[in-house]
Amino acid sequence: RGSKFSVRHLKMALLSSLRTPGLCGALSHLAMHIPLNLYKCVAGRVLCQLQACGAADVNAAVRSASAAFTVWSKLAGMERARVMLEAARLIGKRREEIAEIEVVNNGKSITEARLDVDSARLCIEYFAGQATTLSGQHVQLPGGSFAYTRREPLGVCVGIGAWNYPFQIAAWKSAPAIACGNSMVFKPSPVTPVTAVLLAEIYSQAGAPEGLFSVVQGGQETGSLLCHHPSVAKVSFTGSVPTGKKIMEMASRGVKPVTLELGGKSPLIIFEDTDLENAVRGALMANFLSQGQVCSNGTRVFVQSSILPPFLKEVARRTKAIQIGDPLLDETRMGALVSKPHLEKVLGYVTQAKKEGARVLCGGEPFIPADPKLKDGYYMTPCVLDGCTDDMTCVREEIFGPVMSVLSFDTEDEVLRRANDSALGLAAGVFTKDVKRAHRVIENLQAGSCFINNYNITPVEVPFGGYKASGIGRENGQVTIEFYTQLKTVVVEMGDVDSLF
Ligand SMILES: NC(=O)C1=CN([C@@H]2O[C@H](COP(=O)(O)OP(=O)(O)OC[C@H]3O[C@@H](n4cnc5c(N)ncnc54)[C@H](O)[C@@H]3O)[C@@H](O)[C@H]2O)C=CC1
Ligand SMILES: C[N+](C)(C)CCCC(=O)O
Repeated sequence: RGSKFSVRHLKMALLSSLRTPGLCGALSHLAMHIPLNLYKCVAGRVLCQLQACGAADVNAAVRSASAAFTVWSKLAGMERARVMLEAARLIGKRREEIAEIEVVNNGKSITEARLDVDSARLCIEYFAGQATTLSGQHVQLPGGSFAYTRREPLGVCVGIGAWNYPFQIAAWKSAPAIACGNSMVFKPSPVTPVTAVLLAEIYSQAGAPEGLFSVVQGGQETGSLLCHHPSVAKVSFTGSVPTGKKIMEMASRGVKPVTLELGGKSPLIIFEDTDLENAVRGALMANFLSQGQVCSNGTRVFVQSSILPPFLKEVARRTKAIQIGDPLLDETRMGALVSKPHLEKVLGYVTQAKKEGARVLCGGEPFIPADPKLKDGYYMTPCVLDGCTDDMTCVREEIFGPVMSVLSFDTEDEVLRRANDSALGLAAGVFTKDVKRAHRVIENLQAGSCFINNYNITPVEVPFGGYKASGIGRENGQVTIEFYTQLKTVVVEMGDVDSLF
């Protein structure tokens, strides 16, 4: 009673995973005997076990993707766009179903899951448009000769996803890949194996050739088989920095390009001239989406000392009001963290912060929802840490949970130096009413994805990605075409060969 979470949702997720046969092309025979695993972060139980794909499965998937590539890469952009727009339409039609399964998959609130599904749809629509505009260049040379360039796809691309945005990541990787004429084998995180399979089903129903987008399940062994596979042309990865380094190393052996979307410890700078209400809202958006499990989160919140007391008061008031619990209820704003070990890791960071002298303004405790069905889920109260200093562990390391560290500063020069004092550089934000200061500060911040007077807004029309150790390449926006294509230059002689020999 009072809860929408039920066995029906668990069954639904399972059913969808068992629908796998027939939608992964060459993998359908494997899927018959792969019972998918669902760790239940929502309710704290395991539904069934996942069997990882081994070398034979990975080879079958890559073979199938190669076959799809030979057909797909020869289509006109308009023809590829038609399939992609149909896939986008199907996603829109199944929005609620996909969102509910994502909730069971990941633990985030239904409200956020719906937005993730929308972002996936928009991304596929956007790159369908890009597919129709791909073109080369024509260059006139002396004597009537000329040259032209062809923008060609790479081949079979591999996508390896993290667990924080399972469906959205699968779309952000596959949409530009297939728009450019590539095929993709995608491996979701073993913690969230389900919704990528729904995307495969949707592409297939939209008319994509068999094997164009297939899903293999498994963890690091399966991932490394994909990275080393000689028929794979590119690897696009989202996840942690240490794993990103390994991916790059593996890809380097085959001289394969990589796109890496890695971690962050991003700064959010709030100046005294800001609209305080907006700054507080921005700070919450920067820290508590997806239970704080977001790579771009602005977890180092620098507040100008003159407005620190009212900022802290308001941020604590709003944080305490965040509704935690059954993620399938519309009013819930914070669901479960992704797994028990991860919850323990995040709570461990709070304990460590207290030891190092930070003050817990609110939260940072395990949370047990009122609904008895959810009592073993992995919930915690969102936490604000005050009195943080630059050398504390909570300020140096990516916590990847609902923990905001507040630091105070006095001058612009000082805060810029401190904000940039990180090996990471994914995102950054500034809140101020001073237009000149806003642009000056952003120009001097070492980060790839920046925000002025908002945070964590990622329209698919603009590139997203990091500086420094936060990654290589970009996702979304026009520039991503360059990361999924290669240029062929063709020189055409219209006269005689002027041979030196
Ligand atoms: N910045 C971000 O976007 C993310 C950061 N993280 C951080 O990383 C921590 C660890 O989480 P994980 O899920 O283990 O992240 P991870 O980075 O190890 O895993 C991401 C993906 O890479 C795959 N993978 C792992 N090792 C691989 C290998 N050697 N070769 C090929 N593929 C491999 C995984 O199966 C998963 O699909 C989290 O606690 C969190 O702090 C996790 C996910 C996303
Ligand atoms: C959509 N947004 C900004 C909340 C997150 C996107 C990046 C990620 O996959 O963590």
